[in-house]
Amino acid sequence: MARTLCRIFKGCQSICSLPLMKTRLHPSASVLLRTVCVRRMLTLPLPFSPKARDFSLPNSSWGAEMRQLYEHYNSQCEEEMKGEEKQDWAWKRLPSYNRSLKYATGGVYLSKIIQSKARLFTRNIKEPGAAFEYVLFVSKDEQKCVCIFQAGHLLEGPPGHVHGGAIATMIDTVTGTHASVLSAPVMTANLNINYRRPIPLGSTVLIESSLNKTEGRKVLISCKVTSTDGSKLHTEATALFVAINVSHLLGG
Ligand SMILES: CCCCCCCCCC(=O)SCCNC(=O)CCNC(=O)[C@H](O)C(C)(C)COP(=O)(O)OP(=O)(O)OC[C@H]1O[C@@H](n2cnc3c(N)ncnc32)[C@H](O)[C@@H]1OP(=O)(O)O
Repeated sequence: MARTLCRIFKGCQSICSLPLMKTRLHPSASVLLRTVCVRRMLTLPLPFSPKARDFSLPNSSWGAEMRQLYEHYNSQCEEEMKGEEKQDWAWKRLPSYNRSLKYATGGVYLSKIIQSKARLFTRNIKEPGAAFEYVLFVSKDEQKCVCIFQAGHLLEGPPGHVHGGAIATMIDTVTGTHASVLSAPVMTANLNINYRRPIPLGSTVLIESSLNKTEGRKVLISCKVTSTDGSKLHTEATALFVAINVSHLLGG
């Protein structure tokens, strides 16, 4: 990662240094060269998106169940007036950016280059609804986190059903996000999963994460995946996260 960052940085430096080149070009040729380079840069895909996009807002691929549940939790996110007293929200929606690190606890202090290189792969699929459609809400006291997840056709494992690795990805993402809300940036140290019932492709399920305990740098979380009415248990898991210093990711 450090090498990649270095390469990007050097690339940016060489582009930025164009105006300073001690070439023997005529000034107008130099301006032309810079214009061509800038135009080419604009047409080439940038190494990262210039603007963060929140992927946890409704889009056209969301089915009725996903929308209803979203409305249900989202309506509890706003402050309510009960009598004369102002009630705090019960849930908070967590925005989900493809640039994830900036929004993690402490991430705002990282350099912009590191922030913009950090991408959660579940948010890198361009076609809406094709893979991981989800939104996360965290409870006011942060003991619980709930995720509404709609599994798209690219996640097929057993015919017509969601791949176990994709389910594990979602469990890791939900419990990991929950742990980092509770703590600092974390990494998964241990993840135990019991698959109880297959999840039909295209269906919407609830992924609920609960804090078991924190012990120093360790955060222990349990998780279950159920049908939206809670009647079917699809998957159960426990996870251990360990809070890390960001230098751990840079080989420090
Ligand atoms: C907004 C952002 C949202 C992000 C959501 C997405 C989440 C996705 C998360 C991931 O997928 S992370 C990628 C998969 N995980 C890894 O690659 C982690 C690889 N492992 C490591 O880097 C290190 O082993 C680890 C950071 C987990 C721990 O190393 P440390 O050197 O920091 O800690 P140490 O080994 O001293 O252990 C600290 C404590 O944890 C305990 N521990 C560590 N690994 C354990 C383990 N596997 N099982 C049980 N206990 C474990 C260890 O015994 C000790 O307990 P005590 O404090 O009680 O002595």
